[in-house]
Amino acid sequence: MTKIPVTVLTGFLGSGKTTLVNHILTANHGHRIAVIENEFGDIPIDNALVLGGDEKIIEMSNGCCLCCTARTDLIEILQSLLRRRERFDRILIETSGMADPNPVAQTFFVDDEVSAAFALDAIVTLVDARHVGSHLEEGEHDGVGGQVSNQIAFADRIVLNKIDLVTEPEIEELRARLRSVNATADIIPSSYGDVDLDDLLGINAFDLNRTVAADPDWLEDESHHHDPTLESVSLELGCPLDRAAFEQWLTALLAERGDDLYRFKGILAFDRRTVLQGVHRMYELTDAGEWGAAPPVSKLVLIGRNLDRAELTDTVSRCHAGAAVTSSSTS
Ligand SMILES: Nc1nc2c(ncn2[C@@H]2O[C@H](COP(=O)(O)OP(=O)(O)OP(=O)(O)O)[C@@H](O)[C@H]2O)c(=O)[nH]1
Repeated sequence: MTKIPVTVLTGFLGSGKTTLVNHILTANHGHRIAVIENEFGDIPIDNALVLGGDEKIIEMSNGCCLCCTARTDLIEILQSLLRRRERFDRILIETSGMADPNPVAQTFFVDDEVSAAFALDAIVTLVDARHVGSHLEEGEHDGVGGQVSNQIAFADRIVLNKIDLVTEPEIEELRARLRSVNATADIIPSSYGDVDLDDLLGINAFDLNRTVAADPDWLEDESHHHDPTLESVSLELGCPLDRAAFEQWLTALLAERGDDLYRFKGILAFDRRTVLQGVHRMYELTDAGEWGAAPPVSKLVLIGRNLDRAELTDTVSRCHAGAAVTSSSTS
């Protein structure tokens, strides 16, 4: 029986993975792709942001990142997909921005049932051209720098995304920098994940021999590269928000704490349903239509360092008098 090809899509927080997945799910390429999604933070925002079609299957595995919530969860999802294998012909796993791609990739070699049915086609790493430089400078090993560097080092293909936010000379500089971390992977420049899918899917680029030659303990290595100081704070507000007050709150927060805020996103209950997306000091609000019959609820996740949950809860709740704010955090 032909093995089902699997692409592992990785990349740091906000690098553009979901944007690329949406491009893949909506492009007219003739492939039927099952997507396995995972995100960091305990309110599943991406679930609502990924565009799906009837023939696609989306599985969620929430909580921490896929690399540490375990291989058993991933194996169970893969087994359930096997029972529906006539519905798709390849699999794409989007790891969380906090994930180390290696434990995910190892799954396709260490579990007999999985390795008999699936073949790892490639590890594809997205890189945020606007922020990767400062991320790489941060901390070694367990810091953000080590995490980003690890994702780049193990890539079979690198998508240098968000090139619309940098200049040509900066792109050349970034290429050289990526080359110094990974000498062999092809680097594909992109804006909003608009890449030729033939460059990403069915490329047969993962080579176990090469990986093990570079890292002899790769198959046994259970260490994860995580920055333990990054945490996630989730807020849920049960009343409509005032947009002007919210933007004022956010602008002030980013001016003061933008370096520490690696990622924030949410679904906001303004007059209309609105999606918030942000990375460091950049954010965008996108209209997502009427609320419909469901009562309006705002959900916001912030991922960063030194986040004062009580203060965030207190200040954002002032964006609407009487809003009931609840919050929780994970690290
Ligand atoms: N300017 C610009 N923005 C982009 C590009 N690609 C994605 N974005 C924006 O960057 C933000 C993050 O994009 P996502 O696709 O959600 O990133 P992600 O890697 O899935 O993020 P995580 O959920 O943190 O893992 C969104 O606001 C996107 O619209 C790009 O090429 N250029």
